[in-house]
Amino acid sequence: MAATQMHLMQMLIHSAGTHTLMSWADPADLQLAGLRDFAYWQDLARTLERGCFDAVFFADSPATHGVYQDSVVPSMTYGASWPNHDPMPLVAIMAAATTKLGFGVTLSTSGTTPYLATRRITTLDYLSRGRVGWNIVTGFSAAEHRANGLATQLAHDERYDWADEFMEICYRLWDSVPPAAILADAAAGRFADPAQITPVDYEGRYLRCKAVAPVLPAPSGRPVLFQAGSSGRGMQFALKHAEVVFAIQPHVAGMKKTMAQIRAAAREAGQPEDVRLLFGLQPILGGTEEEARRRADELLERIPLDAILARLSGVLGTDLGRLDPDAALGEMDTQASRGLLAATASSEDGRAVTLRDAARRWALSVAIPQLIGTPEQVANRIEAIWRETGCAGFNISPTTSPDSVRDMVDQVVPLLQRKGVFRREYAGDTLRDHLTPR
Ligand SMILES: Cc1cc2nc3c(=O)[nH]c(=O)nc-3n(C[C@H](O)[C@H](O)[C@H](O)COP(=O)(O)O)c2cc1C
Repeated sequence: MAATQMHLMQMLIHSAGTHTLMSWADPADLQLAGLRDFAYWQDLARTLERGCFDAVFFADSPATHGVYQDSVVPSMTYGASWPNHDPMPLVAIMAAATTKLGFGVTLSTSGTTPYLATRRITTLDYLSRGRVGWNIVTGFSAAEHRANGLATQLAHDERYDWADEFMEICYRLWDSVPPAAILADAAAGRFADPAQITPVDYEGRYLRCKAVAPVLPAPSGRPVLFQAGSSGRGMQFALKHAEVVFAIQPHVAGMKKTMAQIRAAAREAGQPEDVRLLFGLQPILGGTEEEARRRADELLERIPLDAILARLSGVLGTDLGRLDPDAALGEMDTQASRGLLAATASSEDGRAVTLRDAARRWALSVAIPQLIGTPEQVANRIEAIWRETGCAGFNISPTTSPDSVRDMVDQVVPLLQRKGVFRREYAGDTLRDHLTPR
């Protein structure tokens, strides 16, 4: 049965900019100054809660891309995927200013251990009373491995085998302390009942863990799990672990194809076909369509090709400066992000996508499609895409911040609410209540 309302999440990055390269250089943007200001992030959180967003989603690349020109210099020169501040503390800061807004935070299974991951994420989930989710990524970036002193980066599919073991340990840790084991019995002087606690003793092909859970069970038992791998192996992993799947497709035909693929994969795995999937969208608003287009052009003109190639080369794991700008991307393979390569190289009409086309797609929005127009045009388009694709909703990518976030909340959300396709108030308190209502 088709859902009656869509879900909306807001993509943010704990960096100088948003997904829009050089956003920090725009006079409207306040995020660079906000990097040392709790109030900036707390205001953003309150704005999104006012707009009844399901959650903020913090994307994260923990290390600086150095694939383009075999150097981190272009990334650092333009602030492209650098600096890489930790999103975890922001979740605590933003949760403290809100009571309903959820948070999805990215943490790579390559840069930490399952024990430390569950400790950090569940602590936030506990503190926020069940408002935290985890976007599980496997670490496509060689820079992340080098930064953590890891000798080798596993090949693409093997990273998912590693992550399967990682998740198995996390599940055991989450399940090891049932709520009833916490007695907090002051009269008897007993905090917990060890008889109800199951210590974890796991020894796998890649990972080991011998421990009891380091944290008390959060209200929702375990955090909401998100995943965004869209290669064949990535989708398999997503279906096994994720409650909500993220995807990026640069056009509606690609979104429909992704929905068909993930439903077929779910069928094959003997799971229900109604997978909750959110696609990225980037609204660019104006009082008139012309004004919105001028704004998009203004943002794009500021972005040097070197900044785009620094980020895109990192994500595709290949120095794109060595390619002919008019070469078709379709022939490439990668050990980095296969899903994002396939999305970037796909066109609506079957025409070959060149590196030059891809650079344009990536400059403002990491290949997320733009909706450029008046609030009415954008709201109509969001509804149409939602209905046409059958997706669960959207991950909204800002351009400059906080103005584009505020404009979405104040100008587009009310129109979606009037159409009856987006909530006017939260029905529950936890992230799971918002995203997967029973
Ligand atoms: C919407 C979206 C957001 C993503 N965010 C991150 C991120 O924050 N950090 C990261 O390392 N990878 C991120 N990725 C990459 C994927 O999670 C995945 O690791 C990558 O696409 C490789 O998997 P695949 O080849 O199976 O697609 C994101 C992908 C998508 C579609």
